Amino acid sequence: MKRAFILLLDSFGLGATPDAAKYNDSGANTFGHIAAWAAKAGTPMNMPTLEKLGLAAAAHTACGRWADGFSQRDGFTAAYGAARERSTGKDTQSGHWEIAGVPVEFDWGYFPRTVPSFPAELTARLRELGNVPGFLGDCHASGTEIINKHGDEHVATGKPIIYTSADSVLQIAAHEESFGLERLYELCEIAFKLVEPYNIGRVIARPFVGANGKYTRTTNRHDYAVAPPAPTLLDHVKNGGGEVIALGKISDIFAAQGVSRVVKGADNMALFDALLKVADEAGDGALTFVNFVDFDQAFGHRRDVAGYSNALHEMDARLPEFMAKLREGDLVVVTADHGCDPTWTGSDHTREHIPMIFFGPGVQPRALGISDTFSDIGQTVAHHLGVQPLSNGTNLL
Ligand SMILES: O=P(O)(O)O[C@H]1O[C@H](CO)[C@@H](O)[C@H]1O
Ligand SMILES: [Mn+2]
Ligand SMILES: [Mn+2]
Repeated sequence: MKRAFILLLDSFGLGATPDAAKYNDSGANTFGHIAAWAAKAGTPMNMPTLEKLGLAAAAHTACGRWADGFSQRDGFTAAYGAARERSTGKDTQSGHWEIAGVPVEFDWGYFPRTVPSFPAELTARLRELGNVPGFLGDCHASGTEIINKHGDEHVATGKPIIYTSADSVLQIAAHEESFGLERLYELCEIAFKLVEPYNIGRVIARPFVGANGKYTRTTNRHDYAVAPPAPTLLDHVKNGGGEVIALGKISDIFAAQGVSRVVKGADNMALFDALLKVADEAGDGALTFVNFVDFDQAFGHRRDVAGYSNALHEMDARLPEFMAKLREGDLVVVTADHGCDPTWTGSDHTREHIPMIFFGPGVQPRALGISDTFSDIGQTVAHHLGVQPLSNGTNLL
């Protein structure tokens, strides 16, 4: 019996890649800077499970220095290493698709850092087709800040808040009650069609609630994403007869292509509970792919170092529950899709190495070094499950 699990810690980078300067990210280090912050605060990080697997050693491989508070130098229980991205984007879709064997060789479209950021003809058309009185925002912004800045005016006028980031994305925020959730989704569907000529990867609905200058986002986020340009690991597994179980936002990221079953969870720990259940149920040939989004959405973009550190500790503390459920023939990889250094300027992702930590009953612990594409992960999983090889990547085990 063969099964595979990809546990993706969204944005958990291990240090800047050689091409990071192009992204103004030289020196960024999500893990390293969180560990340094914790040590300086007098509460060094302590993640015994991930450390034992080889996380700190993988980070050392990636950035050439040991993260503060981590002392294990040998005796690891996983095959560990790091990987650099071939795709030009440091966004979630590029990272996930490349892991699944499809690096993004074309350039995504991006909206400029001007105000307004969106082309006038695009917003005019969206206003008309969406039947709204206009828009607020129309700039690069942090999603949690912009709803508090414009929330009152949005509720008063019914004008949705539109914004973007360094990702190829158009986001629309609107009040769940005063504007209406279904109406927001409909507006996003219209926008998704309209952004096609601009080569935009995603339109994201960002519903929120609250009143009088105090607004918070709800869990009803919905992504409208373009499909991967070629078959991915998910398609290979599904076509080979294995079940592809997508937890969290995985199905959205792949536009549901190659997905057999979708399991949602409100936050990292709810997703972890779902993962434990799936680990009991998944059958021979199954691929379980989970995205733990809080690292990125709730802490990385928010530049919340303490929150990111807590989330990592929570994950580390619960990993043994998952490991206890592994069977002969199971392969697990812990990885990420890009960085989002919470000590960095701005609120965007950072161009970094990602971890590749392979473990399971049949995995020989060893150092894997640095891969020059995330696709080595997908190819290794494809090889393990015995499905058709991917067009990119090398089997590492
Ligand atoms: O600031 P928020 O709305 O969380 O936006 C973040 O979430 C989007 C999708 O991951 C990215 O474009 C990023 O900027
Ligand atoms: Mn991501
Ligand atoms: Mn993000």
